[in-house]
Amino acid sequence: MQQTAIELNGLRKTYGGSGKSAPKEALKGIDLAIPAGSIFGLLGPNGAGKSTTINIMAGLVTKTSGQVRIWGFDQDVNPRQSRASIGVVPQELNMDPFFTPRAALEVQAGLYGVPRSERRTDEILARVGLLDKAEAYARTLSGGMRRRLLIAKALVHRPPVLVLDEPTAGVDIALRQMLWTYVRELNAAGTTIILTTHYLEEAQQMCDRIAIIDAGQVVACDATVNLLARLDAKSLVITPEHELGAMPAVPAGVEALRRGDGALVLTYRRSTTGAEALLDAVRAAGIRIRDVATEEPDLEDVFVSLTGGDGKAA
Ligand SMILES: Nc1ncnc2c1ncn2[C@@H]1O[C@H](COP(=O)(O)OP(=O)(O)OP(=O)(O)O)[C@@H](O)[C@H]1O
Repeated sequence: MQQTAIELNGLRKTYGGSGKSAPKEALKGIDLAIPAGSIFGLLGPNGAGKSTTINIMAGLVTKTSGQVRIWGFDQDVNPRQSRASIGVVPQELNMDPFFTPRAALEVQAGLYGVPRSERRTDEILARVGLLDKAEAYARTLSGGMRRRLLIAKALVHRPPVLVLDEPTAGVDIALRQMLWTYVRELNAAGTTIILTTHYLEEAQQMCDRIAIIDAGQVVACDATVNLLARLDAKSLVITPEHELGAMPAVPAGVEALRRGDGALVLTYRRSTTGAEALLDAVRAAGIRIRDVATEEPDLEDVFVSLTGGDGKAA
C-alpha cells in the first residue's frame, strides 16, 4: 500500500510575464507530503497559489522546477501513470452543453483509455445521483447536478487520489451535505481526498490534515487538531443571574469584557491560567453564575494568525 499519496519537493512556478506584466512567482518552493488515505485540506488566502499547486499536480500547468510524485510516480519520469493516479474536479462548472451525462463519462473514459469492458458509467452516475438524468443534455442540468457530473467525470479512471477545487462554492446546504457524505464514503473506501474550500469551518470538520499556504509558501502543515492546539487562547463565557455591575478583578493577562447579550467573557491563556482562578474572581466580585460555557479557537483564528488574512480561504 502506498504511504504517501502526493509528494511535492521544492515546487516552484513562475508565470512568464507578457507585454507590460512582470513575471509572477506563484510558488516559491513548496514541500508537501500528503498521506495516503487522508482527507487533506489545502487552504490559503486569494492568490496564495492553491490552484497553481493543484493544476501542477493534475498536469494542467507546467512547473518551473521541483519534483512532483503522484502515488509514487514521478511526473517527469512516469507522466502517464502519474496522470492516471489523480482525478481533478475543477472549480468552474464549464462543460459541453450538448453532451448527456452518460456521453460525457464515456468520452472521459475514452480519454483515459479505460477499456469498454471496465467502464462503470451507470454505476458512477447512480453513485452521484444522476442516473435518471443520464440522457439529459448537460445544459438542462442545475448547478448542483453539474457539480456532481464533474465529480463523476473525475472518477471514471478510478484514481486513488481525488482533488476537489472548491467543491461547495455556491452550492446550497442540502447539496453540500450530500457532497460531503459522498466524499467521506469515497475516502472510507480508500480514496485519498485533497480539497480546497472557502469555508474554514468545513475544512475543520472534514480534513484530518491541513496545509496553509500563503504567498507561494507553506506556512503550516499539520493534523487539524494540532493546528487548533497551536492557539493558546480560550474564553470562558459567563451568563450572570443579574445584570453585571462592576467588572471583576481578574488575574494578570486575562481580558474581561461585557458582551452585548449581557454575558461576561473572560479570555485567558490555557498555559498560564486555570478556569478555577477565573471562577473564583467572578464569585469574589459577587457575581452569581447562571451558566458557563467555554469557547476554543477555531480554524479561522489559526488561519488569521498565520496569514494575517481576513479568515477567508478563498
Ligand atoms: N496564468 C497565470 N499567469 C500569470 N499569473 C498567474 C496565472 N495564474 C495565476 N497567477 C498568479 O499566481 C498567483 C497564485 O495564483 P493561484 O490562482 O494559484 O492562487 P489561489 O491560491 O488559487 O487563489 P484563489 O483563492 O484566488 O483562487 C496569483 O498572484 C495569481 O495572480
